[in-house]
Amino acid sequence: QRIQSGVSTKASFDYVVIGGGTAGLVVASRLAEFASVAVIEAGGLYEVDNGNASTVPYLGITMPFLAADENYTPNSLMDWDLLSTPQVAAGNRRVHYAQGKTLGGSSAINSIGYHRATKGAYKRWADLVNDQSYTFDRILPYFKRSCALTPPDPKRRNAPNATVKFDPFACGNTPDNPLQVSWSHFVDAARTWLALALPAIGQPLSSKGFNGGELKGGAWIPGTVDAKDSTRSTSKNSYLRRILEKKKAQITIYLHSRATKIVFNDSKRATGVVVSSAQGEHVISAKKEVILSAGVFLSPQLLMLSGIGPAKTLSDFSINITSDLPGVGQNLWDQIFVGVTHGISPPASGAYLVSPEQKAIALEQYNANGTGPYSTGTGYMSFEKLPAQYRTNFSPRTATLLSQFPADWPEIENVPVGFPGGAFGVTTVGALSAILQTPSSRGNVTIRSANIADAPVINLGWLTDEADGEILVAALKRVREAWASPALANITVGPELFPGSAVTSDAAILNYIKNNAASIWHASATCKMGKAGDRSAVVDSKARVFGVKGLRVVDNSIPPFSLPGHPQASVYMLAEKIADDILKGR
Ligand SMILES: Cc1cc2nc3c(=O)[nH]c(=O)nc-3n(C[C@H](O)[C@H](O)[C@H](O)COP(=O)(O)OP(=O)(O)OC[C@H]3O[C@@H](n4cnc5c(N)ncnc54)[C@H](O)[C@@H]3O)c2cc1C
Repeated sequence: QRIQSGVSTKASFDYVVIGGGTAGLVVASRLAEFASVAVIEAGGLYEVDNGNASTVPYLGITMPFLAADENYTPNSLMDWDLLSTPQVAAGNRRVHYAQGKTLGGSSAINSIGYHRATKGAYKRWADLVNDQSYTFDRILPYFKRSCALTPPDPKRRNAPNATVKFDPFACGNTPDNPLQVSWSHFVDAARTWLALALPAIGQPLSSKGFNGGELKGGAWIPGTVDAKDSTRSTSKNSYLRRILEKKKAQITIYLHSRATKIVFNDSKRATGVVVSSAQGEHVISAKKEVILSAGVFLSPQLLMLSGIGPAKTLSDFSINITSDLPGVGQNLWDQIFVGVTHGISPPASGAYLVSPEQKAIALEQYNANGTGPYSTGTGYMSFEKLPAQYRTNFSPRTATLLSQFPADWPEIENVPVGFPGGAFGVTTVGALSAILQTPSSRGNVTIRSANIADAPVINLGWLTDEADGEILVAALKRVREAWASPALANITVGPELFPGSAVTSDAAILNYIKNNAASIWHASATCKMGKAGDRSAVVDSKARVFGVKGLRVVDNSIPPFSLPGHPQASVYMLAEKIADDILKGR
């Protein structure tokens, strides 16, 4: 009875956590060892609402509702169905931006890649928020505390061309380390071939992987996957499961329950949350604190609906102002990517899952020992700063913007993947992508009305800063250099598929980028952390919301920027760190 559907009566807890997602369940689980905790989650159970797709790694990366196209196939039980405004500098496209709506949040729909950002990036974070406890050496214990790492098992992995170099001490590995981190037991031939192109153009294999504060060169990275049976590890089946096993833990999960407003008393202390569910509207009271973990788009929305945000926006919708914070919903950083594709001869994982017979064999392998194509998860990634010959066309302003990033912050991430290529008349479509790590464009999130049922207005701001286009044009040319390397000569079939050989001038490449850039779902920093007195900041370095008491925001909306690489490891770390602050009375 610790997991309920809906809220049928008012109730009171020490802490109320809004959003049972990636960060929310970390904070809730840690607090529930010492205090009573309620979690308010709008979604349900992914095992019920998403079949095997949130459990079996390969199915997770092929879910149709992840598509960015405006005309995607929705799954409204799992996703918030958020659409951006038309992106004026990116082909006027409205982008569907998937976000998990389920217990476990986006950890139940993401692509499971696990790694950390750079020492320089965390040092920049520490400096911006005036708190040196964010430097890599000091956050490392929180990273380690969150995860247990199982080394790759060469027998089950059976991928001699995808050799893993890693730090065996990257995680804590005690029974107290909930999140399972390990490597896929299947790597398709397409990826192993494509990955060869990156060392061939001067991006060597990293000697220890990407969990030690460096992002340089390439690595076969681990993912949030349980090595025992190759099932996805989420905040729900790691952190929450672990705390629910402890009889004494005081935790109540309200599913299918949406927080509609945070309630404050006369001294601006958060005292509870209004929750709407099929059983009507009830207030869940917080004796100590409310923790908002609704994610990068929905946390700023709920703050604004609760009277915390830019005064003008609040008064436009007749919302009483509790704290005038102009930064709420601003400063949205997003990474975008473009790919260059060719037909290639080696097969991708999907090629083993076409006929019923193939599927039956694959199912048997997966069920027997977590191997075979269904266990395909994370792959190869590679980071670099663009070499000198690709920088000659940068405007002085772009060069200056790039020089302001820390020295170890990469500019581009390259990712090789393959898909079955039947539609293009080739065995496999091979894609080498370039993901922009240093975006200068900024978007924002605001409200459409004072009603939470109206989705927030999300402007991703893609390519509104010309520097981003310039860098991506160079990055696309660099990817073409990789395609032209001898490493791929024997597997490439036919001419370039996209953008295609006619797209050669900088203007044509930029036009292609504007019409085809996609998101990798790393939007961040819409309730950014900052120093006291910084009017653009929303929370201090302990995640406490400025101008009120008893309210913190803990999720991927609070880092001051989008960290280089993929964020989930840092979201787990951050939630561990703030939970520790709360428990230590900070
Ligand atoms: C498709 C996809 C692929 C990704 N791939 C990777 C990857 O491979 N590697 C990586 O490092 N990162 C990846 N990411 C990013 C990473 O998963 C996210 O940054 C991270 O999970 C965000 O955690 P969060 O706690 O901020 O939000 P979430 O985990 O999204 O949690 C927010 C929770 O709040 C709930 N909620 C919202 N509003 C309300 C409300 N009013 N009332 C009640 N509940 C509410 C939501 O339902 C959700 O459960 C990916 C993300 C996506 C979407």
